[in-house]
Amino acid sequence: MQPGGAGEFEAVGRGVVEQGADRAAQAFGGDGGIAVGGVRALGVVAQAVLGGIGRIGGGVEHQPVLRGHRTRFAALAPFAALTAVLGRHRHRGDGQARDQAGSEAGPELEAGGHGDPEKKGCGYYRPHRPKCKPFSTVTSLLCLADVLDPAACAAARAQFAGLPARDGRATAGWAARGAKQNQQLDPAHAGVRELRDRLAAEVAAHPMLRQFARPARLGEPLLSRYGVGDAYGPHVDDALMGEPPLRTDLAWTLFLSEPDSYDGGELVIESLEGETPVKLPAGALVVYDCGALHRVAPVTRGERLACVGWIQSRVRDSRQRALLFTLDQARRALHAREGDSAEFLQLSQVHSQLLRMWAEA
Ligand SMILES: O=C(O)CCC(=O)C(=O)O
Ligand SMILES: [Fe+2]
Repeated sequence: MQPGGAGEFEAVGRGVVEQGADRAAQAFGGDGGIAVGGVRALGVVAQAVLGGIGRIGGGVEHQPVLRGHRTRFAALAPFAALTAVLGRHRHRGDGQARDQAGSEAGPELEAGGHGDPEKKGCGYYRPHRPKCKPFSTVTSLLCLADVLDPAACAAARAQFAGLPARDGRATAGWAARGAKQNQQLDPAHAGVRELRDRLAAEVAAHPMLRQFARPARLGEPLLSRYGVGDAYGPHVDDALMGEPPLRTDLAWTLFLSEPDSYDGGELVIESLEGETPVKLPAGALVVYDCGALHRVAPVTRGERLACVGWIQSRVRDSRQRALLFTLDQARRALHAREGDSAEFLQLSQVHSQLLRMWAEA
């Protein structure tokens, strides 16, 4: 992300936004609004337009490749207005409150999610796609705000510092090797395996990740460190990893470093719509289609610690997965509003039949 770049998110859900986003805001250090890598991300009240309260912070922006320049999307006034009314957003880093969307670097966030409000991890957010219908949730990229809480992140970082690392090229496929420059913790060390498995268990248990990714198997994640000058150039991940081979349908990155502690280091994901640089608060995770070309931008200050992993999904096709997710979100929203209505039962029937058609057991 470059200073002044703008990203925007749209609201996609209701139901448990309050829960998910409140947790998210806690994870982000309070009131949600933060400055991330030079891009200011407002705390947002997704329920503003949907009838509830929620807010979430993060740093993702969207940059269409085809146009060859960064596109700044028009801000959504209702979000800004509500944010201002509630006086909730603030920006870590510069301490400057922004109460007006549409100002020079005022990206909007979306928050959403449905599920059991008693459970952790029901909120998510993703970049706004200007050409999509409002509130469409058909997406191949999802950000989860509250995978690790701040104390667990701090503990992971402290543990990280004392563990042995080695050249990251050792775990890259032959083609990606030339593009990769980072350090990875050595899984031969028991402490590394313990940390890795603990983080993997948190990711695997996250309810929204399960709804979105429908994991059949998770691979062993890598713990990576990018110091100044480190980067991972454009690459595709191996389609099959390990033995027995894991089919890498989805990839995820769990951010462990706070975004204001380093410059650069965005995970930049390409899709048909363009490039999406992702730099999230510590404890937040992005999960994306593994078929996407992606890279990690050079770190120019500080240190970026992350845990990255891969998922074999029960639903191999990302479009089918995205449709199932959208349908599932819609029926949960309907159920939250109306209970067991006839329409809820119809949607549930379609959802379960599609799952039967598309899922591998
Ligand atoms: O660190 C990241 O966010 C992603 C790294 C990556 O693309 C990889 O390890 O294959
Ligand atoms: Fe990768």
